Amino acid sequence: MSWIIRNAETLNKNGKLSKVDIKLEGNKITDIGTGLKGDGFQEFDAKGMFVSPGFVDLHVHLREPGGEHKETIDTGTRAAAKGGFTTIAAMPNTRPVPDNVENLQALNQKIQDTAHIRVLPYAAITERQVGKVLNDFDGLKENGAFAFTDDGVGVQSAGMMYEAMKKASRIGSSIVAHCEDNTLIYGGAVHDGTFAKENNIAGIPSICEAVHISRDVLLAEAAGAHYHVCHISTKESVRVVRDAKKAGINVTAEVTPHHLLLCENDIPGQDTNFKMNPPLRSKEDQQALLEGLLDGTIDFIATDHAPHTAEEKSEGMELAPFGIVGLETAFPLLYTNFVEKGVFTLEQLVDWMTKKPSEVFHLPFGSLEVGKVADLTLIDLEGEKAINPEDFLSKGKNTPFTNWKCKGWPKATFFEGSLVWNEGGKQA
Ligand SMILES: NC(=O)N[C@@H](CC(=O)O)C(=O)O
Ligand SMILES: [Zn+2]
Ligand SMILES: [Zn+2]
Repeated sequence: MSWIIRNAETLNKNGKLSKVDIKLEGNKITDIGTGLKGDGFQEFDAKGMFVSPGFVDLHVHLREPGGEHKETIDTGTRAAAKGGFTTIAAMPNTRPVPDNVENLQALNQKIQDTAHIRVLPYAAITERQVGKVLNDFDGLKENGAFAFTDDGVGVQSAGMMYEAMKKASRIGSSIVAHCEDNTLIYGGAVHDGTFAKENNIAGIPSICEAVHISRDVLLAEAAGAHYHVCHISTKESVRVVRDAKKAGINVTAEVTPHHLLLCENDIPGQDTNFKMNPPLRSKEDQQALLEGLLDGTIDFIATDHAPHTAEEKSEGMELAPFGIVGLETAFPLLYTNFVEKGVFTLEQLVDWMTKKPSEVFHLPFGSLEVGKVADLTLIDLEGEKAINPEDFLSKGKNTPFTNWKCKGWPKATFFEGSLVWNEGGKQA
């Protein structure tokens, strides 16, 4: 079906909003302008809605195969579309792990059959993600592996990481790293700081992450590889990435909305919806992450959407699994708490959720231009609504942001020219 989207508000070159019509034909944007003729087109009235390129989230746990009680490709991509996302990259800590061609092909088939938006599958770096045997990067890349990561766990051996980086570099792929040295976790469930002390819970120190990143930027330099840091969380990590970039090393980093919005002081008690890996760190760390994002040390935002069931999350702070959901709240939270307060601009936020991740991974998405794929999201920047996990399409209701009042709710999402999410949008 061909669409004409009428009177959407778009960001123009000087960062101001102005009205445009956008034509979508097949899977492409074919015209952008004012007063476009739309004979034979289905009309979508976007009056009062801001139009953004479809959001890109390169860190999502869809749980399928093996964790379908937490999320499926179907439910996770519906949640993503509702959150305004049109491209997501799926983490490989599933059962089985996409660590060989057969498993990856099976995953590709599931994605093709059940996903509502674009899903780029990560392949694992090592067999079963246990860090012992390097996977067949060539075969996996040929079968569509987006990049390589053992997310969920750090690659413990420097030698293994070096081999992985050399291999990735040779085939023009990237290493995406969960940075955690297992000898520095100390059985921690939260950050090794004031909350841990006050509640007598074992803490994960900041060095656990920063040590791994320090090691890896040197390995990346030696291997000539592109190395990307997942969910950066400490001020030391930001410093290491900043220095590595200055030294010309090909390192990039992502930060999550929750690490930008929360710190250990915000944990209201034994609420496991505030338990994630890496943990909410100190106020200083939170500030350093924002500074790192603003000065370009941190390249983009990713949610680390990590659904778990209420039952799993009810096991108490020490035993409950790490992780919180993020797809359906990322934009409204960041818009309301940073853009509306003047900390950064709408343009910056949109770039960190569209253009920047696309650029880092050479993806042809994340911009609204004639000839590009018609991935876009229409957002109500005015209407205010409180976050209610019961509204989520994700199976995971594990959010620390319940009852937070937000503006900036995505109302409709077009993926490859098709309307994949529409909340009361007016279709004339
Ligand atoms: N972030 C989390 O707290 N949990 C993730 C794993 C991960 O991202 O490391 C998960 O798979 O649940
Ligand atoms: Zn991780
Ligand atoms: Zn993750």
